Amino acid sequence: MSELNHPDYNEELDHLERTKSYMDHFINEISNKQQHSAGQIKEAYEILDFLDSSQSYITILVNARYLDHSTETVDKVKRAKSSPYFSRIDFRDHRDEEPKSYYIGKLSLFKEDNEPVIIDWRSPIASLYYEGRLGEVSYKAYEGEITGELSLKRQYTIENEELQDFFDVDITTTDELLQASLRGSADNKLKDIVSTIQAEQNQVIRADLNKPLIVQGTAGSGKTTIALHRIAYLIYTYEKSFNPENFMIIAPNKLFLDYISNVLPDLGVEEAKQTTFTSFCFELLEIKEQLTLQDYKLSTLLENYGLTNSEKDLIKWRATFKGSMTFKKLIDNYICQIEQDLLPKEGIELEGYSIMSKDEITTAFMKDYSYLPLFQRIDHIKKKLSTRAKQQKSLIIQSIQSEYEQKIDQARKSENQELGRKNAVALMEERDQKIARVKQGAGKIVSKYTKQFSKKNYLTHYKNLMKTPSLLKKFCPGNIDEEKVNYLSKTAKTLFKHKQLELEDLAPLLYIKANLEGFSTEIESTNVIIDEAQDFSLFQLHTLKYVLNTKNFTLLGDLSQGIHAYRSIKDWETVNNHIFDKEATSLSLQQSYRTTVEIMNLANQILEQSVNDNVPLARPVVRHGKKPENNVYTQIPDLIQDLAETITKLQSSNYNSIAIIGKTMNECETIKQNLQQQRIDLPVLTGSEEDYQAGAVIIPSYATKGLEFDTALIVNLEEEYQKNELDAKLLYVSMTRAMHELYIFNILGKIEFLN
Ligand SMILES: Nc1ncnc2c1ncn2[C@@H]1O[C@H](COP(=O)(O)OP(=O)(O)OP(=O)(O)O)[C@@H](O)[C@H]1O
Repeated sequence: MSELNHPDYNEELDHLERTKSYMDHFINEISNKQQHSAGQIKEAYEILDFLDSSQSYITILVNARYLDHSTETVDKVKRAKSSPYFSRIDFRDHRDEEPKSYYIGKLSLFKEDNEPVIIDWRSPIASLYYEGRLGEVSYKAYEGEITGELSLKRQYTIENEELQDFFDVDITTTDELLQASLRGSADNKLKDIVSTIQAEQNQVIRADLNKPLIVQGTAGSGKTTIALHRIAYLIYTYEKSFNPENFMIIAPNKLFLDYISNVLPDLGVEEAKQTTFTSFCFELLEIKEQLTLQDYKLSTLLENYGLTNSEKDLIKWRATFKGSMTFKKLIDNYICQIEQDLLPKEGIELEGYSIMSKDEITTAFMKDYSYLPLFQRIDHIKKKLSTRAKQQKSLIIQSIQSEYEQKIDQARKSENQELGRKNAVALMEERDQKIARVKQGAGKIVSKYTKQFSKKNYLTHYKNLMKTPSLLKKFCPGNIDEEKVNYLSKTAKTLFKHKQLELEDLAPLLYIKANLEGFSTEIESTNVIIDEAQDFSLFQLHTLKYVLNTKNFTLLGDLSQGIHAYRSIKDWETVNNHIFDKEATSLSLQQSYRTTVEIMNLANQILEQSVNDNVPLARPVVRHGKKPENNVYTQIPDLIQDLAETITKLQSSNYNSIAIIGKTMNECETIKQNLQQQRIDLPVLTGSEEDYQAGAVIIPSYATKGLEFDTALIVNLEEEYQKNELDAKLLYVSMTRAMHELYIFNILGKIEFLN
């Protein structure tokens, strides 16, 4: 119910005016202080004495810092003024007599006496707005659990500094703000949802930072959105421990990164590193020029390249195996062998004197420096040996001198004086030569000795392993089929011959490099957020954790959308057990916000027919819309004509984004050509584009993952969706991209699920 005639209406109008005028006052105050600071800087420059200017420098530094910081604050307050808050809660802390009103917005603003004007949505008490029901409630504050009574939850729509409307939320009312927000149209970018975060989402945002977090969320449940809000929350809550740069968002592709790009500055987290697994690996492996990534396994499996089912099974097996913890163990065994081969066969000696014994070097290698990659251990041992050789040199020389002194003395005391003299001279020469050899040798002996340590680089080692069936067999834990080993090795040889890698090679390569060489790039990320995590393999996740040396992971994914399930994880429990030693918090998001009840019901029917993931189906937020249209044809030209008409109609409607989804890239090309004959020319997206402008596009089903469009048109001309798990998931993903309308245009019998 709209509340413009609410008894509090005038009071709310007044409150908004008071808030805005306080914001103006705050901005003015800061501007005055800034002028003062600027004056102080100017003055300090004028009296700057270049010989003794420490005081002036301090003045300049302190004031410059203040100017920087305060400009940022003023900008934030100015930006917030057009809509200073979006909700209010009235809460009586049990320790107080009276309830207090808290207005919640995108920033905190306090009066000089610490009285809150606006409370940041990330502050502990704001949790009550997202999770609390009217009545007895509690929230976690910095000082512990606070209990009390929540007597009001009110939502506001404030635009351009004007109060448009407000609603009170109680147990029975629907969330008006949420409904209004979901009715909106999808432009090409994700938006922030701070005013409508739901209770289950709030729990994900505020989940304990010190434990890894795994979130299973159905399509459209807000995983991507919530992941970004979680970063904003963590930066706010742990501002002393983290900067935005310490966060890394790993997304499925570049198009997706563009899709989330708008919301990052709104949430103040644009400095977080945004990358894909492939880009991150290429950055650390430094192999851009030498090798290219070949990743068309899914399309190979989908498109009809004349492969038999058993050939397709082998391709799937290869991907599964290379992403498995068994393969990780195989690599571990191989690294152990490299380590053993590097162990010294003997100690290092100079002129018969020991510089370092074999045991001592082995201990340094296997124990003292065991925390370092193998080649870095060698470098440390080399340094240690050089220092030792330098120290020993003078001791050895001294000991040679005293040894020969005695010998020479004895020679001189010989009865045969002539012979004695000759012997003494010979001994002196021998001594001098020995000393010269020690002096010379001490410089060279270390590099000569360390030459025995072969430092073949990580790529050479990996290629060697993959190309040699006997090595694969030797290091594989448990039994592995001879035929499969040969197949693995044969495919690797073909790839390497063409200077190519496949996606599944990246984790082992990164892992081997981390163990042998380490990285030249400094890794700042201590918190990792992986979206679409269901597409990762255990080995990929393990490698990320190993390389980044942190357990601060937030994984968000949906097993029902696991279109790469042949190569990736099958359930979250295994991830928790293998990667996080069972320490992870597991949360689930079931409510879906993107699409209408009608579209979600149809999408759920597809899953029910073929997917058995034990994942609960999505529950759409109650928002009704047009029933999905299933248009079936027997002739392609008839289909294309109707499709063209629908696209034209949608383009002239209010919808910003329209996706024409083909199952595969080949199908997309066919759709494009057919539409061109109808004088509709649309771009085909692959997922690797750096940006997507709103409008109509043709896109293959697997590249739509994570994205959303106002309307989705699923088109089947030649390809089929058969009743198998992969096709069901592809169809499910495609259907759930639509926010408002879904159309299916298919040739009779091409979509078995709809027969
Ligand atoms: N609490 C909310 N209030 C308003 N809109 C929401 C809320 N939660 C999610 N949405 C909207 O729902 C849509 C889906 O969100 P998002 O893309 O983050 O979901 P997802 O779980 O990552 O989806 P998928 O797995 O299907 O890609 C977005 O338009 C987002 O703005």
